[in-house]
Amino acid sequence: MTSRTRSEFDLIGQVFAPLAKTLPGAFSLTDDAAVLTPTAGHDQVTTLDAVVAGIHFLADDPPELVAKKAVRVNLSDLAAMGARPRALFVAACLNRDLSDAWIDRFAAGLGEDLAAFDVALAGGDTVSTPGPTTLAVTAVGEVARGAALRRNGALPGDLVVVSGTIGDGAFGLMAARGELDGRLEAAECVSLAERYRLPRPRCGLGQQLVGRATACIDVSDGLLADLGHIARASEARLIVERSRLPLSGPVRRLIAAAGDDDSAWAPVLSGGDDYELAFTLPEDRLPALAAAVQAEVPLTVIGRVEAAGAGTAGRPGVDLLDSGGRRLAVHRTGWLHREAAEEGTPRS
Ligand SMILES: Nc1ncnc2c1ncn2[C@@H]1O[C@H](COP(=O)(O)OP(=O)(O)O)[C@@H](O)[C@H]1O
Ligand SMILES: Cc1ncc(C[n+]2csc(CCOP(=O)(O)OP(=O)(O)O)c2C)c(N)n1
Ligand SMILES: [Mg+2]
Ligand SMILES: [Mg+2]
Ligand SMILES: [Mg+2]
Repeated sequence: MTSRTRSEFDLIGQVFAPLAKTLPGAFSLTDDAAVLTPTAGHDQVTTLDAVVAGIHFLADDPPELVAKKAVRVNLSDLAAMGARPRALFVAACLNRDLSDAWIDRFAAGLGEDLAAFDVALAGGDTVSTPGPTTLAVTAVGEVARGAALRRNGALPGDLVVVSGTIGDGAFGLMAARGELDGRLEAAECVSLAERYRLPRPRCGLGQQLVGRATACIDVSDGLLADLGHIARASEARLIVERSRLPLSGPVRRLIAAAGDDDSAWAPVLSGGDDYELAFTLPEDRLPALAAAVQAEVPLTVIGRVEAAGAGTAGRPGVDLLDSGGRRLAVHRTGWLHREAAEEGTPRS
């Protein structure tokens, strides 16, 4: 039974319109659409990702963090293209049983991230649904004309680099579900769960990669799946050493405690929810890049690009090597949305 007192138009006028005041072209959400004026000499970069309760976030996650996750997964895609975020459109498909308080907290979280990332709410849609709450966010950014990062430019000899640490998101989901209780200190469970609930899009890094990276992607589905997208788009092989992957302390300990075997590594390699950037670039460009972003995020070289014909399999893809240089079998590369009964099953 619904505990909601406000209509669609109450929500737009009272809850969302105050968040749109920084953008004159949003017309305080009183018109049919927003008018955006691109900066001269720039291309507009536009992306859309939806997050769904039970699929991308937990239904009882704090509403402030649900809003921030919906925003941040999209800012992560802008970062992967090298774009500076400018405006967001938010389609809020709210389960009809959500309370007024839930929506107020959602809007508060949205407002905090609009300010934190200096981005304007430009418009959206508000609907009520009997289904799971779904937030579909369109993010608009811009990049110098012709300079957007792509997935398709990796060249033999380039380094393969990732930002931050990998695996905290997937282990963080387990922590959020209470599955790591007893395997880690309580405080570590809390901090990993926060990594799952609150991605840190690498906006500054993405912009610093413009003119430097030859290919870039954000790691949402799983490291191996997303590197595979670069490999196929670039028609190259990416040779990645598992021992070089940057891990947080808790993740390192969890893997060691689980026997350091293939199944222990699976959340790092294919778990997803990392929202770090993975990119390729010529080696001589790395020092200046690392210096430019050192205050924001560490960078780790995890491998090298080879010509597609040169790898073991002789076609575009990713080779994962152990510390002895042997090729590891890969059973799963990342998340795959599927039809009905299989929906949300991990890719195998
Ligand atoms: N239903 C759709 N209609 C049109 N384009 C889509 C649709 N779904 C995905 N895309 C596009 O396909 C590309 C890959 O999508 P996706 O794998 O979801 O990217 P990402 O992981 O970066 O969010 C993106 O350019 C996205 O805009
Ligand atoms: C409750 C819950 N279960 C499972 C996951 C794992 N998961 C769901 S979708 C997904 C991949 C990322 O989502 P997707 O819609 O594919 O985003 P995109 O790659 O388009 O950015 C992952 C790792 C999760 N984040 N939350
Ligand atoms: Mg997507
Ligand atoms: Mg995405
Ligand atoms: Mg992406």
